[in-house]
Amino acid sequence: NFLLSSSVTVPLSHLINAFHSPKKTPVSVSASISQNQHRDVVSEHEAPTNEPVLNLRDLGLSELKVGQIDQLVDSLLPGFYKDKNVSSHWHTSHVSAQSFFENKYGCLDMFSTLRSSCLYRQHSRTLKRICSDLQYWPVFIQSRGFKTLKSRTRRLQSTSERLAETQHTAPSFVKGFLLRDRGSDVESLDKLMKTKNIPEAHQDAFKTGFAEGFLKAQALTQKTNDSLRRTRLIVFILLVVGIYGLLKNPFLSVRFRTTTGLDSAVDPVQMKNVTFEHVKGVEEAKQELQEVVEFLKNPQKFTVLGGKLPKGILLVGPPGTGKTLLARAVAGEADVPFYYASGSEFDEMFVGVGASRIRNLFREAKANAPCVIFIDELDSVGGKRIESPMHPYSRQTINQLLAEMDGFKPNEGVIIIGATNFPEALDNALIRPGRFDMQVTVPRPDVKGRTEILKWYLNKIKFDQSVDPEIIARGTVGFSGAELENLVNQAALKAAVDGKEMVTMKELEFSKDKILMGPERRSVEIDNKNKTITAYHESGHAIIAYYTKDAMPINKATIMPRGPTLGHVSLLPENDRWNETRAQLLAQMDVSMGGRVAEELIFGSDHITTGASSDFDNATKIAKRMVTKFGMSEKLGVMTYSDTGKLSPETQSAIEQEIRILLRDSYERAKHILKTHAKEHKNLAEALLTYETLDAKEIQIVLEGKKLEVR
Ligand SMILES: Nc1ncnc2c1ncn2[C@@H]1O[C@H](COP(=O)(O)OP(=O)(O)OP(=O)(O)O)[C@@H](O)[C@H]1O
Ligand SMILES: [Zn+2]
Repeated sequence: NFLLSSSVTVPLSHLINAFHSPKKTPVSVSASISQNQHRDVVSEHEAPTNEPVLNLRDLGLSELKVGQIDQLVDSLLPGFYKDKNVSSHWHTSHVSAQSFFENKYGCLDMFSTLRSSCLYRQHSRTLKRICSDLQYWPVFIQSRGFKTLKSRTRRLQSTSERLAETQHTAPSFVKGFLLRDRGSDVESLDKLMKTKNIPEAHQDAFKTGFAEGFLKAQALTQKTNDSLRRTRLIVFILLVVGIYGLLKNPFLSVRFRTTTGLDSAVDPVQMKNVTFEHVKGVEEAKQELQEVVEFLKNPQKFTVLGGKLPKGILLVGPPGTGKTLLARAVAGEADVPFYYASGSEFDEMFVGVGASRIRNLFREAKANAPCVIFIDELDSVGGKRIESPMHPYSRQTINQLLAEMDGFKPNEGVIIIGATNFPEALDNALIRPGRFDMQVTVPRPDVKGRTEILKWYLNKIKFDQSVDPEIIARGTVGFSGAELENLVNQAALKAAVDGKEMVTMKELEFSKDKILMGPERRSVEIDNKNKTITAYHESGHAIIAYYTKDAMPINKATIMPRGPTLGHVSLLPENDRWNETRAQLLAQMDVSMGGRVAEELIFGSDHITTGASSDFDNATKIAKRMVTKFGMSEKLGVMTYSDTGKLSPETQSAIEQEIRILLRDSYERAKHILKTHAKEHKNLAEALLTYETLDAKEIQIVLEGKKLEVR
């Protein structure tokens, strides 16, 4: 018997006859359809063991197709489905138009019902065999496929529905496109099967396979599209956040906007907290700028009087002397917006960006007048216009600047302050009247200015009362404000590293030497012999300085190697020497000779070292300036020689002769002093070997023959 549904069994012979009957006439069978035959369910594993082993082939059913089951059931049991309205899977599935969807996957249910029926228990092995045979039935493939196809069907249907729907709603050109598109697919599949002459029996499987492949590809594309969409969304969000951050961050936003030209006008910075009080040691410059502050505070006052203030003020001075600080102080004193721009920002590689930035900057400044526009490194914008075919556009930026400066009246309340370290590099058009026609020099501070700047920065840190800023100031000739600020800062760091409570002279001296000569090379192990030579060499310099009337006073002597030097003697000018006398120049030469002379006297001429090379450079430079610049040679008179290379050989040799005489005399003078003070020389050298570094006071104590107290 062959079970058709939970309560219908059909003899197998009828099934086989029906399958093999030449015409599909319905064969009435007395199927034992018992209404109330209850299904006694036994657990599957108790199946009897003596059932015959049958398979489809034996039953002559191997050719049975899933698609034929319907007809078979109809022919075996006409009306089976109709009046029994058996809720069979055969009726419920709504197949799509595709042929392989015609089959319903009822076999799956059929088999599960089969397994739970009494018949299964009697012939479970047989039926299992049939089931396993049937496993390969296309219906199983389809059912497996169907199950997944079901979801796929749904998707396909949804796609096909969507397609169908768009075909109704889409405009004709889309419709044509879609149809044209589908036509080619459908045609290609059928055509493919024809060209491949796929046998009828496998066409369903082929189509399933094709569908699977298509759906997999579609799913993949879907997945890729989804992840692509997600990535794009994330990148977009990051971009928005990034730009927002850039525009929000004051420093970055200014840089970002000025460099990208997005909005070249930089945000004005209120300089309330910077006044002239913050700028030390440049009194003259401050006075000259005072009237600019008055104008900015009250431009009308000047217009009434008819006075014309300069539009552009040029601050000229070496780096770090306070030009930027002064400009900020002007804006701070007048309490007006301060626009900062650096000349280098205007010159971008993109043509025209510089000019547009200048336009935007001036437009914004005029809108916020009275205000200060500060252009740092003006020479990098207004550098001499390069009239070369290589730089056809370099003039654009500077021409724009000139045009803008001409574009507004002097009393509009906008003051442009430019700063440069190289005024000679500026284009003349920039510094003619009506442009940067007021020039303020901001020089390096003198010893008084240096003392003020040191006091200003020392007040910002904790320092010992023994600290004398003037001493430091005298030992820092030529230091700029920035270098002095750095010196104080380094001293504070050194004190912190040494675990000190406050900064003492020692730290200040240490950081001064570090700035002057480079960091101490403590790690360098100098053997005793070399240390002794260095000690006598440096004390040779010190002795000459001490016993030569016009020499600068000694500040300190050390045999601690710093930078390239093994030792050093630093001298303190009483104050900045605006002019030096012949005697002072000769004294400086003698001090420089002291090192080599000491080596020769103490160790003999065979043991002199190379350590004196920088001393001789120094002495030669002084001698050369005396002969070629300062007219201090009797023989050559007051003629100056700027470029000795272009002179006649006679003149050159005469100059060299004079220089040689000066150096020789200086050497002899130094030798004389050291011979005279040999004892002091020896004491000082031994004290240096003991203490390594001696300051002015300690040197004096030793040279006076007193005992140094132990440190
Ligand atoms: N005269 C001064 N008084 C007080 N501080 C100073 C002085 N000069 C320089 N400084 C300090 O040095 C720092 C740098 O100075 P600033 O930038 O104004 O010099 P600058 O002349 O503009 O340098 P550059 O020409 O390189 O731009 C300032 O922030 C300030 O702390
Ligand atoms: Zn020396």
